[in-house]
Amino acid sequence: MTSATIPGLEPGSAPTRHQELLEWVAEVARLTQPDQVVWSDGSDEEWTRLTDELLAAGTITKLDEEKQPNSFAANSDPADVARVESRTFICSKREIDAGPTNNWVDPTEMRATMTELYTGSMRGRTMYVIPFCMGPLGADDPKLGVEITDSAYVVLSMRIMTRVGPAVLETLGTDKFFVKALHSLGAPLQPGDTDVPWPCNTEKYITHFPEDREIWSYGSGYGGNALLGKKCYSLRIASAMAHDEGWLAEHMLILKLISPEEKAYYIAAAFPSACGKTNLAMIQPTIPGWRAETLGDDIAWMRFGDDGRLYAVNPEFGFFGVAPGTNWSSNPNAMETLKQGNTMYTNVAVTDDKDVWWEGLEGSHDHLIDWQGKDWTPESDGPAAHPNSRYCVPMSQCPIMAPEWDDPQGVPISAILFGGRRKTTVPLVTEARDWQHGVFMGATVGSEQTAAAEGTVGAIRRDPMAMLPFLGYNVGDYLQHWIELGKSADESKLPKVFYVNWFRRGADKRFLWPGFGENSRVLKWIVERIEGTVGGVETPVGIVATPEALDLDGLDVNLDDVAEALAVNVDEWREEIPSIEEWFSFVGDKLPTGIADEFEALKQRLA
Ligand SMILES: Nc1nc2c(ncn2[C@@H]2O[C@H](COP(=O)(O)OP(=O)(O)OP(=O)(O)O)[C@@H](O)[C@H]2O)c(=O)[nH]1
Ligand SMILES: O=C([O-])CC(=O)C(=O)O
Ligand SMILES: [Mn+2]
Repeated sequence: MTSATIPGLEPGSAPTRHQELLEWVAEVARLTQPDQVVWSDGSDEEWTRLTDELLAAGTITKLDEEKQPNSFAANSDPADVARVESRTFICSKREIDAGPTNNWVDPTEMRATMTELYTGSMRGRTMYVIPFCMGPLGADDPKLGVEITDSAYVVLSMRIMTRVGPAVLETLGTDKFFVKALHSLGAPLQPGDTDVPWPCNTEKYITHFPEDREIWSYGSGYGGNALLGKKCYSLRIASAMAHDEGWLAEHMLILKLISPEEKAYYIAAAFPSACGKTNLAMIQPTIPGWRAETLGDDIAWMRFGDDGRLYAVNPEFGFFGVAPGTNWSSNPNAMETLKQGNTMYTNVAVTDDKDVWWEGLEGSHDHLIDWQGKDWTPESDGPAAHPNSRYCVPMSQCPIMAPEWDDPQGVPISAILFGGRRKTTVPLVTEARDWQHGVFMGATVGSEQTAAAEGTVGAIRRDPMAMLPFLGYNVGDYLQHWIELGKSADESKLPKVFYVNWFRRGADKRFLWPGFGENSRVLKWIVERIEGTVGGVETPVGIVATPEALDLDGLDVNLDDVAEALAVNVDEWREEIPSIEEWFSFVGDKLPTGIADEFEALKQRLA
């Protein structure tokens, strides 16, 4: 088929006159050779058409209309269940600009390799063109993108996760800049082939060209690998933009905490994947009089406002949340959000009456269809839902969205939290002495690996600012960028920085801190530190809360456990030193001197 004969490519048939966009679409169609080109408009008609197609293909199951209105459950290929960090590349022109934490291939070489893979890769399929915007369309400088994909599941998910529809094309006009985001499942169909429910390729590439602000993804249909507005654009490409332009693109939730005096505090928090951002973003405080609202659960873009304060915007439009562990007691607001429907679940279990279930959800079932489409009973080996099973749901359905969540101005951040999953060593909450010390804390976050990416679950790795898998450039330059932003700011207006750990365990392996809604007690201490109304104890690692300073009223917990959760054990911290040393030598020459100074000071305090 020549490009002239690909339906949807006829001159004048596209809904835009943006020349560069039209040329790129034609070029990709010539390369990938789809059966047709379809421009996505994000309409309800499109949703129905594509969900009907995926139902017929066996990719998704329609859930019960009463229990899960307008909602579907997809099962992925068993080998396409998470982000693939080993197949993720930052193809900057110079290797040094990708840095030691990223896979790098020369961009010319990578383009050649992938061009070959893309040749004919959409045969037998429809090529969809999805114009989208990260963050409010009404922003001064709206962050536009266009994803080309041969996956209908991606089209449906992008409609939930990003702002799509005719207004995006209108904003693009005839010549506005946009990020080119190309995605192919890498599963062409020859005439007569029967399709599989979840097409993908065993060979995968999640590639970024930061200087060109371009994304090329191949071989995976899953989440962060395929919904290119999310990690690829809003973190990897945006972090490179932010470095050049003086702002921050971070793996952070945005939370609004309201005190009994009706004073609002905006808090941003960075935890690695599957370490509690969504849960904290939707927290239901357990302390009387305190309320929380949410603005985002995964990504924050932050820049200084005219008043010198740091303002955060959430670029996303939906939640792509971890299902296991989500339930009416751990996260009632997520459950309420899902109850409204319009949800695409992936790799959860389905009940006989077409409801969803996952490990940790209320209720038990004698029989389920598991995440691989197989019969499951409580006697079966393995979980019914994949540990990284997810729900994809519109943010607007969350009952506690802050009214200002869609405001292009963003919200002024009072505190930044860093955290990870640590069984030992790291106290429940520690305040940094100042910005640079806070950057040091962020730079040394360690966390046990989770199921959100391939690798050994449980192994501790350093994950600076929870951005290890999401940096679009050299980690040393990134840390320097954090230091410099602090230096350029009025210190009194900078957010205070805290290091939290909800995951510390006792000798008997039990969590020492109840977590979830009870984390509001920690947030209260943080707010009181901001106001200067509560004490803390100076330790070698920072200012740590004491059991007396935490509001533990009405909390049914053993005080010894709380003390243990807050303890700074100097021996444990001394054991951290070689591991931080190793991490910093891995970061290499670009490690900022400010960070090295903080490390020296810590070692002396521990000596
Ligand atoms: N023990 C304990 N577990 C928690 C807490 N908060 C969250 N979790 C668990 O951590 C897991 C992941 O939490 P999420 O909030 O979905 O993680 P996330 O950081 O949003 O993850 P990504 O979407 O992958 O970026 C779930 O299984 C939760 O039940 C807590 O305070 N204590
Ligand atoms: O990107 C994904 O697939 C999900 C996510 O939020 C993460 O892994 O941090
Ligand atoms: Mn995430």
